Amino acid sequence: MTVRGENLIGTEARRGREAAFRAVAAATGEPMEPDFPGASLADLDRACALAEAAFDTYRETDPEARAGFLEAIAANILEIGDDLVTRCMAETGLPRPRIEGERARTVGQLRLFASVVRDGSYVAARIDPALPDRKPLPRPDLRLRRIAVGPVAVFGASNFPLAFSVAGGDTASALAAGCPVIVKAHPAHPGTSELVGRAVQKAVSSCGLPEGTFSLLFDAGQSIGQALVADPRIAAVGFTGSRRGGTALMAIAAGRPTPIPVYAEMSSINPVLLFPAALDARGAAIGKAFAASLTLGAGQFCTNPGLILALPGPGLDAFLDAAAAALRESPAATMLTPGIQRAYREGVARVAGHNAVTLLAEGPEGAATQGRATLFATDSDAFLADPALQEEMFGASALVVRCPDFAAMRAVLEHLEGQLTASLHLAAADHAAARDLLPLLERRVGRILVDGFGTGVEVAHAMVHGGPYPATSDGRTTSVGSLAIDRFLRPVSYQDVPDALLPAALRAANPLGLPRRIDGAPERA
Ligand SMILES: NC(=O)C1=CN([C@@H]2O[C@H](COP(=O)(O)OP(=O)(O)OC[C@H]3O[C@@H](n4cnc5c(N)ncnc54)[C@H](O)[C@@H]3O)[C@@H](O)[C@H]2O)C=CC1
Ligand SMILES: O=C(O)CCC(=O)C(=O)O
Repeated sequence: MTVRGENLIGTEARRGREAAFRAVAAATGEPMEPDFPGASLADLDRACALAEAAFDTYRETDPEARAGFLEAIAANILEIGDDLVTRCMAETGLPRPRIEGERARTVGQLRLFASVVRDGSYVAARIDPALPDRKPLPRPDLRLRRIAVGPVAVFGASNFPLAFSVAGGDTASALAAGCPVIVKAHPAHPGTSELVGRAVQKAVSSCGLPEGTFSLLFDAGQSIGQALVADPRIAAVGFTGSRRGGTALMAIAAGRPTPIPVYAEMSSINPVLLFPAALDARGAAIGKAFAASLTLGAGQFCTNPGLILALPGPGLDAFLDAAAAALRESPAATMLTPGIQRAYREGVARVAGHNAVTLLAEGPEGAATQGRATLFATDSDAFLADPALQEEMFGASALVVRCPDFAAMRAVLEHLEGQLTASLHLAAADHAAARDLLPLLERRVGRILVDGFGTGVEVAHAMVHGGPYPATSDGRTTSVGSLAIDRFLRPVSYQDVPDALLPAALRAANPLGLPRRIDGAPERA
């Protein structure tokens, strides 16, 4: 399938008229064909008008039609075949197995949301029948369902060009909820974005859905993204990227005459707590596993283990020796964009120049487009004294903080900003110390995991890929897993509305066969 450099607006594919940009081949830094002229404000207006026009029809599609649409997108993505994989590899520098795995995750995610739509629990239909004889006052008939919030703007991530991009988790969950989606393509992988966008556009047509169900816009700068968030027809925003980008969009959304929610997943350093008995039993093995997680995808994961907390001792020494040895042999890896490579290099230089930080290990020097692994160490007093030491270094770099005792480890955790994950490495003798820290960890992070690392998020019903600010803009939700649909729904209650006027979800005969609660208890079939 050919990449043409076209915006996809409803059923149309047309080249923009604003400043053009090109993808940059991650490995060589060379510009790639074709150019992508940016969308104009008129293009944006058209996409928003179509989305608004599609909304009422699309949100009332029956569950089977909407689930079939999500499955059609998945099938169309697979049908692109190797053209998608090779374009994506060239644009991102990520290796084939990673891209193929991510494609499988993307397709799996779309199918998961198809099953969520078919299941219908997400509608949260509940009925409290009228009690006309209740004393002293009768109770009205009350029925509740959740409806889609409206057209959603999605900003895909540079580091997950498929699973967190055009047809990634934000898009899949918004479409599943019944929201039309307008994607502002990430400029780091425009060709990948266009190919996947065409797969969605084709599914919209083949499923007979309103054309405004999906649009995809390109922009060389930031004005289209900003205008999209400001547009009164947009009801919510999904974003994965930098803290600066996410907070800029939050400010626009909050400053609108009608503010809207922004679900932004931003920065996280993902503390890893190494407990003494676990270190004594298997310090070297944990060190090796840590190095593998740190260097995955050139360290360009928001779940990357960037902060290690441990008490000094022979177990920690064994961990550090094994981690340092593995990192010294870990080849430098191509980073996603020249900007991300530069930011990583600068972040590493900043930490390396800190007078309370020592360099424990670094990987071999690489090419100008690559990042090398680094491991630094400091102590808890120095970490607590300088908030800059908890800034995300987006790449394969981590900081070990030596804590003299558990009180110091607690102080470091109390000082931390919100995080996506915390990992605990434990043996049975560590359980008491871990139990003491769990309530604090629950307040700081979205996911607590034991004897593992946070990279490689499972797409599942019980997954939380979220966390308190600045890990995300709203710690009440997740951007991965079936619960992600909640971000794009809101409840509406119907009081004494005649059956003939009720939405199908709430009619007496339950024509959609939805799971419902009657007076708080599950409805009997
Ligand atoms: N924690 C995480 O999940 C991730 C963090 N990052 C961090 O972000 C840095 C840059 O990476 P990018 O992926 O390019 O993230 P970014 O935040 O710069 O860009 C993400 C998307 O938002 C748009 N955008 C950014 N700022 C904007 C603004 N002020 N107004 C309108 N639109 C705006 C961009 O055009 C792009 O489409 C990395 O070096 C890394 O530090 C990047 C990816 C994931
Ligand atoms: O670790 C993963 O699988 C997902 C990571 C992620 O969400 C991100 O890096 O943006």
